[in-house]
Amino acid sequence: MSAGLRDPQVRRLVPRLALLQTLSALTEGVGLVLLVPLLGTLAGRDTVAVGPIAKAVTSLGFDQTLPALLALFVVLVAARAALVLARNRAALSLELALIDGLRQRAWRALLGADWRTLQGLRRSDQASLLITNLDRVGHGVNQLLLATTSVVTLLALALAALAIYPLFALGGLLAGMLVLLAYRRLRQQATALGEAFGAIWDRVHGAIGEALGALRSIKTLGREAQAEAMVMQGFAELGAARHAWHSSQAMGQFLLQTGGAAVLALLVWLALAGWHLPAATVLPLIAVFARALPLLGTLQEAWQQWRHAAPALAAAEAQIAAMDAAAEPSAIAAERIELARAMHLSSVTLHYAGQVAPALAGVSVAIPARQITALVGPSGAGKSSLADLLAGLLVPDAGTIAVDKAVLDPAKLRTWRGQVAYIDQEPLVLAASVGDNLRWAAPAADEPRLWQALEDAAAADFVRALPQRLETRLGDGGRRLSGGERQRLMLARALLRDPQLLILDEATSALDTENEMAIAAALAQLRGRMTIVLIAHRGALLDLADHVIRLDSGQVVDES
Ligand SMILES: Nc1ncnc2c1ncn2[C@@H]1O[C@H](COP(=O)(O)OP(=O)(O)OP(=O)(O)O)[C@@H](O)[C@H]1O
Repeated sequence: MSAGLRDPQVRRLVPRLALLQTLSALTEGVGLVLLVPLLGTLAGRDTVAVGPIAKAVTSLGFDQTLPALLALFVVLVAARAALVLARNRAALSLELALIDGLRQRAWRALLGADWRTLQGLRRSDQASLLITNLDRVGHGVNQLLLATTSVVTLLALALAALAIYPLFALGGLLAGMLVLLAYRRLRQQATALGEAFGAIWDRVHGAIGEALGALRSIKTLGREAQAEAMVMQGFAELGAARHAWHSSQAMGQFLLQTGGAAVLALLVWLALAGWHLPAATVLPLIAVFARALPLLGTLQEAWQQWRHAAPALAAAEAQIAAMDAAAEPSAIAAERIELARAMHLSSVTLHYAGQVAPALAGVSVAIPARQITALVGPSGAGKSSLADLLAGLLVPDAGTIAVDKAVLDPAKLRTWRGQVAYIDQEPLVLAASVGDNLRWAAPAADEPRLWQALEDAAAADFVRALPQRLETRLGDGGRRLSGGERQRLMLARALLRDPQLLILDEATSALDTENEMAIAAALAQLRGRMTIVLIAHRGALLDLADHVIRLDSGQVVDES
């Protein structure tokens, strides 16, 4: 959050908010002090006990007549209302600027992290961070800003009470401080509840993400009731945590109201029976106290709320720091890396954290340029890991990968990735038009280029048959298209990048023979234009390969 304070917008908003808070608090204090001569005038008696206030009012050019005092009172209330409105707007802008800054930092850190780290992440944890956690922080920040307002207003009220009758004011201040101290346990409880709340939200996001990702399996396995129970269990825990939290807040308010009433009764009794103050002095003091009490309640509640939200901020900062620590080095001058002869892997070892055996162990192999190479082998053999290394997504733990003679060190990865296109089983299809989906890879591409890519990917025919051709919107996840059409569209998008290396990781494994044949025919046309690496188990795609590398248990067991 401290990083957010360096944001220019935040820096502009903080002093403005501080000024508005101070002014609105002062108008409140002055308004209450004004009650003294007002009540004195109403009672039709001289306000001897509050001579200085009466003098101050008169010196401002106001008669102590009832209409003049009432008019002044209304003007002050109106001024205060206008200031409060401006202050609320400034507070909201500041909250949004801080939270947007944090959200942007979190998102950037996530996108900038290396692939190995991103692979190990639970998507739901990130969704939880970017949505729920940061919303909770926003709520906490809002409460904190409100609390600073309450502090300033309480100070103004304290000054007003001191001006009216110091002893009464000191008694009230002492009681207020004791109340805030007495609430320490509730605030500690708020932190613990906030931590529990975060953990439950993570579980709820996890359960929902899992269920949404597996709707087909849930339906076909007939596990609707279990899926419902899984998600509802999370919401039940959330409900219980909310209940505990609101009870704790309500208890705080109950204690404050009760304690406040007792202190007020004591002070009024002292004022009337002990210090023999006139009603015209005691009534404004009661008004000050009555105004201060809910503010003290707001302050206590805001403090509690902030303690409840603080674990969400700590979790967000920890996640951002972890992502920052895993940041990829920024690309060196983006010089094109030429793949004219071959990619060479020399004694490459890749070991995922938490796994006993390495995914790849001492792999040395060459991928000839402008040919089609197939990676085959049983499940878990290391094919996708090898493809990720070729794509510049991963760096090996040992050994080297070279494009012709250029060794791919971490600083070259981004540049190399810019020359690679990768299609897997579940590529990203945007809920946008066909044209927008294609332009995502090449924003500057004109229409003839889009159609050429569609032709090369055997996708032009079905796009022509769509009601609005390139302008046809695809709906969420490309639902409007069949699996085969989607993959051909993805191939067209990949080709728009004019890649030196095209990787297809089981891109056709979910397709029927006809669709697979269409993609195979398109790839056959691309032979010689770019280097193609396929992971395929069978069928038309495998038949295309000029060169087959067989992997097993992380090692190359055959090449042909
Ligand atoms: N992100 C990861 N974290 C930990 N282990 C991983 C990760 N990705 C892969 N592995 C492990 O590395 C090994 C090789 O996996 P890889 O996905 O490369 O194999 P594959 O040949 O592509 O398998 P499949 O054909 O089933 O996709 C496996 O034992 C797998 O469990």
